[in-house]
Amino acid sequence: MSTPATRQRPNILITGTPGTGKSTLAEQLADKFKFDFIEIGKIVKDFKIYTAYDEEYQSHVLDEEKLLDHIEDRMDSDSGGVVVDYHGSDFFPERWFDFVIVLRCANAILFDRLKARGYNDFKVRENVECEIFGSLLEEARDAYPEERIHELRSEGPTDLQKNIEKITELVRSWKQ
Ligand SMILES: Nc1ncnc2c1ncn2[C@@H]1O[C@H](COP(=O)(O)OP(=O)(O)O)[C@@H](O)[C@H]1O
Repeated sequence: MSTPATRQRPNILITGTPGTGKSTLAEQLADKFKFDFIEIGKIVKDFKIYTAYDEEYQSHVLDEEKLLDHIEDRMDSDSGGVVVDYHGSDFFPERWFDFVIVLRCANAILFDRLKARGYNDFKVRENVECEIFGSLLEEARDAYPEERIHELRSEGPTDLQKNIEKITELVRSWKQ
């Protein structure tokens, strides 16, 4: 079983409302640090790790237990060095993550990104409301110690660069 005390490299969770830029950031971080990138949404689809399809949300309902079983060996490895991207955080074991990055985005920008993705009106509204209420930040705060959580703005290219720099600094100074 791996914990922050036993890990050789940090594990990073990138969370936030769909459309805030998680996979964009996670992919670049994994590339820069030569970490493994675990894109939960893709794994769920590729390995059919869901219980049903929700017509209204136009998305699959995640089978959380099955997903945890699927990634457990990698996440519990003391080599660490994993970037995980998911719009949820509280069902993962707390010990798995050294940094929990919560991306935030202005409503109008998020609205445009989700529309461009072809989401229906219901799904756009649900997600924009989720962002307005700060639901993913609250979820992270309920599940992880405050010092592991970093709330970062993700609205434009400058933010992306700043966020990469900020996380690079966190990774560099980890355990020092
Ligand atoms: N910092 C950013 N500045 C501008 N556009 C961004 C930024 N981050 C993400 N995007 C764009 O927003 C959209 C959603 O990003 P994505 O990474 O797929 O979000 P998520 O993984 O959170 O659903 C994509 O079109 C992406 O190119």
